[in-house]
Amino acid sequence: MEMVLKYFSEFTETQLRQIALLKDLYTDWNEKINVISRKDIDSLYEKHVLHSLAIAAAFSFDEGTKIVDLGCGGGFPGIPLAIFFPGVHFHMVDSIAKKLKVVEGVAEAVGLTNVTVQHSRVEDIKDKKFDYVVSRAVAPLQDLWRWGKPLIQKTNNATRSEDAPAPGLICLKGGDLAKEIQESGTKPYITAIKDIFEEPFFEEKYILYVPK
Ligand SMILES: C[S@@+](CC[C@H](N)C(=O)[O-])C[C@H]1O[C@@H](n2cnc3c(N)ncnc32)[C@H](O)[C@@H]1O
Repeated sequence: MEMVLKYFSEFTETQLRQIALLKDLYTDWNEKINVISRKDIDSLYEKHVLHSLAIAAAFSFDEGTKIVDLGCGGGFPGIPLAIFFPGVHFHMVDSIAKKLKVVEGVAEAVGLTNVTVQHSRVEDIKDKKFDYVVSRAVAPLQDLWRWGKPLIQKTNNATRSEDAPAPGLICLKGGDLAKEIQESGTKPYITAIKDIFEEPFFEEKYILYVPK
């Protein structure tokens, strides 16, 4: 928890309470439904919460924005981002129903009203559009872009604040990405998370942003 507060200092009382609750909630849920590697639960705030919030450190979203988290698993990056951006809606999608029980359980317990869930393969969603797609550890960039691009709606640039990025895909990835980027046929903007957070865990971690 301190690690999160080291980088983000403007949380409200509600947000602080919500973040503090995550440890016990994920510890309990993870015993019933495995959504986080057991050895990682002690580093929940670094490897999952802070990692997810790298997106909040790099991007700002307007109130009322709609975001879909593709392959959200137990809720990353969407749950920490939904706490950070209470005025933004997060639609959490996963093909494994039981993982969404964890997302719903955590969202309800911390009192998030800006989170919905959908049990589906992302490529089967045909009836919804979003401003942004976020994703972590789900599929190669080529697949994320193929699935995500049709879900991103065109928005009026004039109504978007200057700080908000153009609609697009924002994903968290690690390691050597050269081949994956080349195969994707996209030209993502890349942010090295080690330039945001100093912990060694973020050494080879990146945020990739592909505007539509
Ligand atoms: C390694 S887990 C990552 C979960 C979460 N994003 C995280 O970082 O903790 C990958 C997740 O993507 C989901 N997934 C993979 N392909 C999918 C698809 N085509 N549609 C929906 N979910 C998918 C899996 O069910 C799994 O929960």
